[in-house]
Amino acid sequence: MSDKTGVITKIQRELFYVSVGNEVYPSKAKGNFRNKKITPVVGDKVDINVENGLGFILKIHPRSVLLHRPEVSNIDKCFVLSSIKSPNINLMLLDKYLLMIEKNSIDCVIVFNKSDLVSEDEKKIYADIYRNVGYKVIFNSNESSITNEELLNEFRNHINCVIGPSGAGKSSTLKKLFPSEYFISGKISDKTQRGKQTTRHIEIKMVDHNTYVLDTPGFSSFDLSFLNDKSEIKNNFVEFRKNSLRCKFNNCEHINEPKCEIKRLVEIGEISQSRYDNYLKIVEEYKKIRRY
Ligand SMILES: Nc1nc2c(ncn2[C@@H]2O[C@H](COP(=O)(O)OP(=O)(O)OP(=O)(O)O)[C@@H](O)[C@H]2O)c(=O)[nH]1
Ligand SMILES: [Zn+2]
Repeated sequence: MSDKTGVITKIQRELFYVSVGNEVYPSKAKGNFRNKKITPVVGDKVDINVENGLGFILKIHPRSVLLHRPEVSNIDKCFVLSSIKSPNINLMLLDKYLLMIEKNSIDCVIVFNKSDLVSEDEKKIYADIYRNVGYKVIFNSNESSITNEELLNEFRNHINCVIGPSGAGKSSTLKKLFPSEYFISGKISDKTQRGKQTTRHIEIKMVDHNTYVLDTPGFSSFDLSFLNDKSEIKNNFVEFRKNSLRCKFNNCEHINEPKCEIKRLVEIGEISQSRYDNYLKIVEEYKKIRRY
């Protein structure tokens, strides 16, 4: 029997896989977490007590970040990966992802994948929207045989999470950037390893001791329950936050107020119409969930 500290790298079939150095301990959550309504998530740093190869989680260390969808903690960089075609880009979903990422103050890179399917003109339309806000935008294609070094370098020395809609190419991109031999895989110390695993699950993979990557199942919509207050919406649209000091009212919502700098910038094309329209829709959606 011994106590160890490690990181939850995978959750599957009610077992939490805790990596301690190069060892992985399948672990169970003690009842006290359930009573406190705290559920351990992938990314959590935990203390475990190991008995005959099976761990019991005793304590979850304080989290620096807790994402809502996917539910993961302590990551420090997020790649939002979306295709422009096949499936068609969903800017509303992209803006919601960015809102969630900004709220958590995580580094962010936007990846437009399947760049082989779109023209240069079309690429520019989407790149401009987000580069003007200040986001880093990288195009990628897995059809090309060349490794995307620019993208690869963005992953180094971070705990990374790749999110994006279903079918955008998250798994294909990671497989190409990090062929399996580059992953140092922990040895599973579960002597009763159950058969082939087919369930979809969230898993952090180690590329090297400073670089981790988390590939998550895609989803095509998500709710706004991660927000605590309506003002978090305007404060986490980066270009609104930056310019709102020039609005006439210091609590301007940028909707109906006169002399609103944000509306002026939309009119003259300095803030993208689609970002502004999505802001309005997100505010409406948030008001609806708060009414119930
Ligand atoms: N043309 C083209 N097709 C791609 C590219 N990347 C991935 N695909 C294809 O897109 C499809 C979806 O790719 P996945 O990697 O499974 O997508 P995913 O985002 O992981 O999807 P989920 O697991 O549903 O979240 C597959 O058929 C890939 O072969 C690309 O750069 N160009
Ligand atoms: Zn305003």
